[in-house]
Amino acid sequence: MNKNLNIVADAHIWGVETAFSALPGFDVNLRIMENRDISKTGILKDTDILLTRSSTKVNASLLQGTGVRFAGTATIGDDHYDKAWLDANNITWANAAGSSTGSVIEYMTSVLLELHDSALINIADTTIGIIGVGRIGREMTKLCKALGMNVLLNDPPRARAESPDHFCSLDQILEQADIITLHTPLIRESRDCTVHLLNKQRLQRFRGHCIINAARGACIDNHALLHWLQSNPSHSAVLDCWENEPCPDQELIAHPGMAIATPHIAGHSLDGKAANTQYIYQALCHFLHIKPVWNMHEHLPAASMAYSVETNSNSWKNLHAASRYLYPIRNDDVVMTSWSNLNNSELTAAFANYRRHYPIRRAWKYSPVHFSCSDEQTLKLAHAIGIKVV
Ligand SMILES: NC(=O)c1ccc[n+]([C@@H]2O[C@H](COP(=O)([O-])OP(=O)(O)OC[C@H]3O[C@@H](n4cnc5c(N)ncnc54)[C@H](O)[C@@H]3O)[C@@H](O)[C@H]2O)c1
Ligand SMILES: O=C(O)[C@H](O)[C@H](O)COP(=O)(O)O
Repeated sequence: MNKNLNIVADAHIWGVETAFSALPGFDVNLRIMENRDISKTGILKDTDILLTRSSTKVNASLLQGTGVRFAGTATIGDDHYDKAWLDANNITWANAAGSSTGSVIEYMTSVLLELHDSALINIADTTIGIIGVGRIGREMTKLCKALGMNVLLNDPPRARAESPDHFCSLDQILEQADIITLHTPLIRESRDCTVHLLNKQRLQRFRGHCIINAARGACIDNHALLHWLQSNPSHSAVLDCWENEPCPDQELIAHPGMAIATPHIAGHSLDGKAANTQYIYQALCHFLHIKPVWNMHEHLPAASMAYSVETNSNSWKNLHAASRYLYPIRNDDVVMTSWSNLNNSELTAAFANYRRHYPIRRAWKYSPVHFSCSDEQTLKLAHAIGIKVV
């Protein structure tokens, strides 16, 4: 006989209904809700399973006195989960670590090619400091090396657990890197705290000229970042993650040094969001001791026809043209920059709304590219950075 299972799930989990409405061996009562409603008093009283994205803070005040036995977030970052409290209260929790790494790397590839095209960096002459060398940071390292960049790595937890030989101190990065990119989790306490990892003092010591943050907004003191941009016209920043999302500092959005501004969508390729769901689905099946049957690939569109790039003798221009087709990052930047005159409530709504109705962006492996001439350097680099060349 089937057991009853009450699930509450955030409406913005991709494919939520197809994934969670039927689970072998259970009579599922799936309630799909806006995240603001999940936090209302009494909603989770008889709930067994809670599935969220990042907007729901999962902690004692949400779960105390409820029946929730499993809480899962269909996101990589899990700083909105009070994991110590969940562990202490025997509530199993899961995140979707690793699911949208590819989407973030495609975002970062577009960023680098866009910065190069606007002459803000010269990729092959650039030293990049990667702070946080986990799943995403490792893939970033491969990408940057493939592009011919000089790479410096900073990851104190890894340096302690492995060997310090492959890692630099944060001070070395501040002194030696031209650009810095952050890929750490948001850690609020412990010696590895990343809240305001880049603060006023560290920004003042940074000798390079560009800072990228697609990790979590609060890893950089955004007020100090604005001052840093104001202090020198050659300083620039690329932000996907902002302090006080979904209502970031308008002056920061509008500052001319803001080279690319996007509303926390680095992980939001269609395939990234589908993989978020797949990972959390697998974790739930593991918790329930059932065999997974839902497969995201049965619900994703087919790969597109090949896109033709008219090539010339400049490999970087060719790659940039391909990346602009694969992910036109400037579209996101133009939209976000247009919000700089909105009042706070309009900005909050615009930020949330754009993410909810984000245009479809496929993983690059499903969007083949044909280059009109067979320039060896273009093809070699294209392969190396994950473009599916046909
Ligand atoms: N913008 C987006 O859409 C998006 C999408 C996915 C993930 N993210 C963010 O990216 C973060 C990283 O993801 P991941 O999968 O690579 O995580 P991960 O856990 O695999 O890697 C994080 C790395 O950071 C290191 N680290 C911890 N504290 C540090 C410190 N103080 N200084 C330097 N390094 C430190 C860890 O040792 C680890 O190697 C996530 O936690 C999430 O917040 C953002
Ligand atoms: O950590 C992640 O997976 C991403 O930052 C993710 O995009 C955040 O989740 P969301 O705000 O889309 O729910």
